Amino acid sequence: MGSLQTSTNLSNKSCLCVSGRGVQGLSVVRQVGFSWLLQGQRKSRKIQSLCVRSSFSNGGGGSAPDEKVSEGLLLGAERDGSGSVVGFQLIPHSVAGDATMVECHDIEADDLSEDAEEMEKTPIKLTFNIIFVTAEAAPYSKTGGLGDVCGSLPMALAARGHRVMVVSPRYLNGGRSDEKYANVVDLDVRATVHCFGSAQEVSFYHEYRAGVDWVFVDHPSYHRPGTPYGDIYGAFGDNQFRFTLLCHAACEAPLVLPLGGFTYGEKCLFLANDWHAALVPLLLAAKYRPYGVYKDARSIVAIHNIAHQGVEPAATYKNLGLPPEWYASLEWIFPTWARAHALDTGETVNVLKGAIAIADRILTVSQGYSWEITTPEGGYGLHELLSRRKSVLNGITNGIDIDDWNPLTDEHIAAHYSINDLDGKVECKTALQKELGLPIRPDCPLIGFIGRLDYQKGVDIILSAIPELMQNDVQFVMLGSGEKQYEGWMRHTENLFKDKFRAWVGFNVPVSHRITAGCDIIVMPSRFEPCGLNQLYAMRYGTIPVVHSTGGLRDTVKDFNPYAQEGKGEGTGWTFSPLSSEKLLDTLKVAIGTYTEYKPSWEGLMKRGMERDYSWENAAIQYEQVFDWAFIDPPYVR
Ligand SMILES: Nc1ncnc2c1ncn2[C@@H]1O[C@H](COP(=O)(O)OP(=O)(O)O[C@H]2O[C@H](CO)[C@@H](O)[C@H](O)[C@H]2O)[C@@H](O)[C@H]1O
Repeated sequence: MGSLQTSTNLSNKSCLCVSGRGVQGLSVVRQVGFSWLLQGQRKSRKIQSLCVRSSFSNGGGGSAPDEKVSEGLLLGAERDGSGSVVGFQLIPHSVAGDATMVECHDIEADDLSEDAEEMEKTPIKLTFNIIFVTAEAAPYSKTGGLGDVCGSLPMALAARGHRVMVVSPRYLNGGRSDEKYANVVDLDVRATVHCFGSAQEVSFYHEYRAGVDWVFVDHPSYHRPGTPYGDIYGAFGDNQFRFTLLCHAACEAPLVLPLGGFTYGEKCLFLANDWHAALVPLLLAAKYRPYGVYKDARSIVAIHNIAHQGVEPAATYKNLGLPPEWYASLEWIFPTWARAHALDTGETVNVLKGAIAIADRILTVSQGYSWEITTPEGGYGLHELLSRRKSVLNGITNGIDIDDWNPLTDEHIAAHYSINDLDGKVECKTALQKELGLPIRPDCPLIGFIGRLDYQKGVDIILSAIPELMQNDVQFVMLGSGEKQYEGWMRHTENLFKDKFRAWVGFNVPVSHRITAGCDIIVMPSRFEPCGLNQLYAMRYGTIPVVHSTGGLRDTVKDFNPYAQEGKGEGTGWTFSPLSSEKLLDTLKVAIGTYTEYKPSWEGLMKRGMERDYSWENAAIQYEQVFDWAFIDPPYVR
């Protein structure tokens, strides 16, 4: 697996070599992006004269040393109503011969060498048309970390000059959450999707916010009570249908939606998040490219959680809208031991597997997890396939929305504070104790947990540790929803330890902010954690994470060492391994001891966590590197 370089200059140099003869190896240039690139540095006459050498003509973005400049692509100038150049568009060679479409001026040799020198010195950045496809995007829809990431990473990329569209369903459940779509408008564009033996009409809604085109696919199957995935009776039985629709619609969106007057067009990069969007790379390769559409697009599958793969009976393959000959890409046969009964042949289709096999690149949300999924323990059956595609697999640690999660401005918390003035944190703690009906005791260590109540999050480990933990002078608050057995256990435990334990069963974002701010310790005994966001939120709020040493938790929490840095200490929390309630208890006891007896050390822990950079900026730069790589190579499946 290649390691990521975070230097944009370096990455640009490696993928884009500019000379007086043109731009070599250029894969795709977004209109506005290229004008930004040249902004203020080049005379318009010279801009219009740029010739681009590219191997688009032979179907890919790889450099072709022998190609002559005259055979390459041209940048056609686009003008606004007043005639000013607003951007440039690559004109394929076939069209470039048409003199009416291309402005190509004579350039003197001196001008060129002057230009070449100038451009060699100038950091050059490619910008892309990026289409996020996701089942959830905060604030419109969120059941977990996927919503957070797809709600904030697009804005970070847009701020860096990319044109970004996020495509997700327009969920309406008749409740207050419908208000989140209050500002979206019907684009009055319809598309017909052929799948599940029928022709389904979807429509598109849109909001332009924070530089991003938020596009919502509308269909009656997205309008029902519950969460995006299910209701009180469990997961919806037609989720395969609902997300198949989403993927088809997302592939149409760049072609048919005139956003801001222009469609995104075919030369775009699809970022398909998790299994719900995993059909996208397959549709590009199987449905569009054979007809010459999306020849120059690329796809990346982003894995936020490999435990969910979109596996359904093999008989459903015909419903997906893929040609029959593509069946093998999705085919997935369960081992004998995992079959339900004697007549079960174990034959299924697995859309995430298909995407991993077909996408141009694969991303996970931390480097640790990108390794873990190539192991039998972490790959959930896909480790061999992922190992085979290791050369295009990378991990990029998630950032967080630092405006939404900012203890200095957070609208949900009782008092504001910062690294320079921590007083407000104690107020947040006492306010939380009051809100939850716990004894108001600023000195008592307050431990929190926020998350889905399921196997991944290690709720059973907490459950086993609680009786002994409650023997100590601590308070514990849990916010979560999920498996009924754990919800019941939380309520029962609250009854047993009325002065020490509080259960908040449900999903409540403001409460999650108040717990993050009010607690001293956040505990995350996750079995696996692709990245994990709560430990990042916690550290930003001066709340110390105690986490199982796995995936993104291991990557982001640095163990406390009081003796390092000439006694000043280092580290931002505690990691523990192996995963057991005993080990969790031992580690919590060390943390509690540090909290009660070593106040300066505790403050050091808090401040080191708070001063770290959690913004999306770093991650966005690394995403750009991966986008560059995606376009350097020809499409994996042509
Ligand atoms: N009851 C509740 N009330 C309010 N808010 C709640 C809540 N339960 C959870 N949340 C919130 O949902 C988010 C959960 O994010 P995580 O990253 O911890 O986990 P998740 O497993 O959903 O995400 C997957 O995708 C993300 C994003 O890539 C990875 O970080 C992660 O490891 C992977 O499992 C956090 O913002 C958390 O505060």
